[in-house]
Amino acid sequence: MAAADWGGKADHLAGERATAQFDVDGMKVAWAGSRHAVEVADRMACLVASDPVFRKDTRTMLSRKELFKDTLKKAAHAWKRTVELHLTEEEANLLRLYIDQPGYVDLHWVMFVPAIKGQGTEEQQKKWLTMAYKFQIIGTYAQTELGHGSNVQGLETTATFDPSTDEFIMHSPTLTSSKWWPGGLGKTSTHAVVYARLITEGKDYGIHGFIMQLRSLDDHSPLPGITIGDIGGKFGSGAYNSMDNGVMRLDHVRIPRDQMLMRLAQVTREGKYVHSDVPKQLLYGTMVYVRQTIVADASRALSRAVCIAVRYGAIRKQFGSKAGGPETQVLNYKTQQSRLFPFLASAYAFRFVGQWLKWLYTDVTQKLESKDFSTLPEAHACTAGLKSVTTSATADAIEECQKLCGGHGYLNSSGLPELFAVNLPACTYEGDNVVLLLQVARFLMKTVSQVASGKQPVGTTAYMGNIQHLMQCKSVVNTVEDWLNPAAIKEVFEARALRMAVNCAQNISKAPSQEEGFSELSPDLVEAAVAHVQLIIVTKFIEKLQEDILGHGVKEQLQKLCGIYALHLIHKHLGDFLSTGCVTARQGSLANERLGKLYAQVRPNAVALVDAFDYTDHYLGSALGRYDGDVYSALYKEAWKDPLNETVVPDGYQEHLRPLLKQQLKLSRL
Ligand SMILES: CCCCCCCCCCCCCCCCCCC/C=C/C(=O)SCCNC(=O)CCNC(=O)[C@H](O)C(C)(C)COP(=O)(O)OP(=O)(O)OC[C@H]1O[C@@H](n2cnc3c(N)ncnc32)[C@H](O)[C@@H]1OP(=O)(O)O
Ligand SMILES: Cc1cc2nc3c(=O)[nH]c(=O)nc-3n(C[C@H](O)[C@H](O)[C@H](O)COP(=O)(O)OP(=O)(O)OC[C@H]3O[C@@H](n4cnc5c(N)ncnc54)[C@H](O)[C@@H]3O)c2cc1C
Repeated sequence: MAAADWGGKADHLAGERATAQFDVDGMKVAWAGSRHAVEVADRMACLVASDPVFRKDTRTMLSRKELFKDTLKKAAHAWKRTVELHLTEEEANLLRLYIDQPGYVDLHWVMFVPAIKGQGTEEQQKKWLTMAYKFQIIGTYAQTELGHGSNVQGLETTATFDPSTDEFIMHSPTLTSSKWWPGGLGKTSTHAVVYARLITEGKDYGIHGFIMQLRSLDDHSPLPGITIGDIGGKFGSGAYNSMDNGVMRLDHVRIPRDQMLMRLAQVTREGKYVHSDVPKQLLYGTMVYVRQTIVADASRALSRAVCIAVRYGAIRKQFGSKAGGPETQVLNYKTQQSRLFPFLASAYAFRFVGQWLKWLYTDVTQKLESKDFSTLPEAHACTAGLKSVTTSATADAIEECQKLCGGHGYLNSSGLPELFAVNLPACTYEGDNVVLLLQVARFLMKTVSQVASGKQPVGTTAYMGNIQHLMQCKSVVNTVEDWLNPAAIKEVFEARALRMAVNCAQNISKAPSQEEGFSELSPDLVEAAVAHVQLIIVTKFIEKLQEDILGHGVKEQLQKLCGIYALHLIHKHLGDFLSTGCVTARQGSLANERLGKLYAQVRPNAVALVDAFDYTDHYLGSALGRYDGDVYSALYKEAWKDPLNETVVPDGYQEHLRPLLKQQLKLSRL
């Protein structure tokens, strides 16, 4: 794919590609999940790259208004192409991904539609989804308010049932109850699933979802009683500013009773509140779904940053050998490798755990349909934990990739500033990462207490059942090579995670109350949750390697990357491993030695390993990450696109610069 995009020009990275010790096409299949996935992704990426409407090279230079209009244009054109080409859902999804511009369609497809699917009755789904699927209405997910985001139970918007008219009265009683943040709400959405406190017969039944029409389908003006607008500019140029995150206040707006999403609970014609036999946590089901998709987004964002930094690192040269030999490619510096290759390994690790999480989510959904709710807590813990760990690591890594690219990484034309700005909020939206890790910790504390009372844990906590061994085992690693053994790696990660969780549980039990103990121990609980989530990622990577992986040398490269992922975590969190007694200081330094050897083995494959992500130059959007490595010409060309370069003498010269210079000249002559 990328080779086609490159169009036969000189390949400055050809030497790098020639040193690869594996079949890049085979790796593309391992990355994408199947040959079919590679083929569909290629087709959609080409479709986007070859369509002038989807150009994005001057996006960071547009004003907010221009950017927003450009987003509307792209979204409408994407829909037109979707219909004209009869794209499948899989193809349409990829089309949106490669367009690579946040917009209202994200909320419509990823939150509005799933919220109705998950919380609406069959009748409601039939009515609303029929319109949503045809884009006759545009929806968003209006949960967060000015005063509350993390604490969903603290939302203040009210939905009071009026039996005299069979309607709900939707109202924002305070300034802090204004809806604040929903994407697409500001200027685009015609409808929303609005979360509000349900009040009937004088009683507050807590948060429920309601479908509301917000704007006229004739002229797009807000309906009576609704004040609505955009919340203002956000971090970075271009980036998330293409999205109209909105504010909304409701002044006693009436909606029919049947617009309450009634799968989980109903209000009868008389105003009686009736709860279904499904757990009330299903109200949070849309968030579980989206958190799962965000893990895949994180691996994609991280792999883009790594692709840019690796290719550029192979082109960029600084300093020569003392003997006056050729200058060194910065990628050959060991410090560069030890900073960058863990990100390369993490990109693959997150990709594979994301594929597994998608499977887990599908499995849980099927169980829910047959009224088996037993796996819901684990699904919540896994999606919350993996969303948190992968997005935090990704945001940090993109920032570091900017530094790895030196000064040029700081230019918009490197693609990194926008990538960072678009992915940074993933640490906050769909649940602040710390808040979510505390949810994981809560699940772990419950599991520890169940294990203590003799219950055998299952799924991702099954290892906790091996408590006798894991609480006292010592790693058998004795040589650098021993760290190549997946069983030895898994054992220390399991022991670390379990011991950290058990320590927390023991310390909580010493507190006056469970609640006080949990609050006091929360920093430790967050670390225990991270240890558990990292164990899941390492385990899923190891399990991936047990699958049939085709292609010359592909499995061997993945084994090295898996080793790097696990060992860099041991190096980074050595304090945890030492303090819980899982490894000794000597074993820690053997792990680091092994890591250095793995970096050296990956080095000749680095460019091919990022080629396997199969990104077009259009999608990558980076002068530094171009497939052909022609970095300097690209940087030079990009600079001239800047509006400042439209004139040789800048605007403002006559008013501000000329008088200043003249004045100073006059003074100096006095
Ligand atoms: C054909 C055409 C196709 C076209 C295709 C186009 C495709 C377009 C592609 C787009 C790609 C782009 C994708 C990017 C999209 C990203 C957009 C993001 C926009 C952002 C949206 C948002 O941010 S929405 C708002 C999100 N808000 C939050 O996440 C809030 C976080 N807070 C909470 O979740 C909760 O309040 C809480 C969990 C922190 C606490 O809740 P609460 O106080 O009620 O709970 P407790 O702690 O007391 O727990 C009670 C009990 O419930 C359990 N629990 C909690 N949450 C869940 C859950 N989610 N699921 C299951 N169980 C849960 C908890 O563990 C407790 O259990 P116990 O057993 O009692 O312990
Ligand atoms: C780009 C973007 C898009 C968004 N899109 C939408 C959308 O479409 N629809 C929607 O409804 N919402 C949306 N949101 C809102 C988002 O879901 C919330 O911002 C998010 O859930 C975090 O909540 P908060 O802002 O209230 O943070 P807060 O909870 O106020 O967090 C502030 C700080 O307090 C800490 N904190 C909070 N609670 C605890 C605790 N219990 N223990 C320890 N520390 C705690 C946090 O870690 C954080 O450091 C969006 C947000 C962003 C940034």
